[in-house]
Amino acid sequence: MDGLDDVFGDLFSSVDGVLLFSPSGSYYERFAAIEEVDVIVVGTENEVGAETFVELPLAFDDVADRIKFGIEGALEQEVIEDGDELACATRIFADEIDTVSRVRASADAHTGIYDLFAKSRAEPDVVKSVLELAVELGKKGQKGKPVGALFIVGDAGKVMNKSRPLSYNPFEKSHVHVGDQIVNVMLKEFSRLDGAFVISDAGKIVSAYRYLEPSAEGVDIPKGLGARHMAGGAITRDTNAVAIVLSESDGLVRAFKGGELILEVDPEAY
Ligand SMILES: Nc1ncnc2c1ncn2[C@@H]1O[C@H](COP(=O)(O)OP(=O)(O)OP(=O)(O)O)[C@@H](O)[C@H]1O
Ligand SMILES: [Mn+2]
Repeated sequence: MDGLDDVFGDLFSSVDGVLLFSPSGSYYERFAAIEEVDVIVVGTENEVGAETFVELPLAFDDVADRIKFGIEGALEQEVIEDGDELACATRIFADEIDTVSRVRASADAHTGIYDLFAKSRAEPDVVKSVLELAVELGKKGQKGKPVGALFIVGDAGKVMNKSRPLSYNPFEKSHVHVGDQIVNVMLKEFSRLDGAFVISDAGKIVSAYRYLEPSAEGVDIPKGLGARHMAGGAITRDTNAVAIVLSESDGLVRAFKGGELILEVDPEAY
């Protein structure tokens, strides 16, 4: 008859690697000393200074999402391979890792979230800042009311050529960047207004109030989404920009690249 060690031990026996999600320093040290297995640290920051680290763009409260995106990042960085059996250790209830999940890495499960950050024209930090801003805006709304917003990030020259102003551009002569505290306040204030924000590769706010006029041909946007999402999605096919869209009607934040929806997150989950 099996004991508990045997049954639970199956979770990590003969795995190809261990993914530690945001471990404490002492927890990581214990793993670093084990020779027979590859240890990969996954998190929003490499707090333990791990040799092999995969950065998560967001903290992902949902554990399944956290593991899925961690594995996708690890595949992307080629620190694991398609088909690898992995022990994924993460926190759910406690301040320390309390859960192990055995997962087989599958390249087919690719969502594109790492392309969004790592393979965009815009700098990864800029995409990350805008995504965080959209999530925050979705969580809080504007004075308690849900708001929608559309951010077009990267390849700004081309985006400007495929759009027109709806009103005067409050960012015309300014040199402000996403991530600046003051800008976040300004953007939230302006998000009540129509049109899109255009942001450069380096994060400069080029314009607000842009009406996008991309060709929507060949764009595959899920049914039920309206003009804001269609315009945002379509411009990413016509240009090398990514679009980050906060929906006023369902409250979700979506990201588009290459004319396709590649990420959908619920701000309430962060
Ligand atoms: N081509 C466009 N370029 C820029 N902004 C647009 C464009 N089309 C629509 N919008 C903006 O999106 C807002 C909402 O439009 P609409 O309801 O059709 O979009 P939606 O995709 O359903 O978004 P939501 O889920 O937020 O309602 C408009 O008021 C306008 O500010
Ligand atoms: Mn709508």
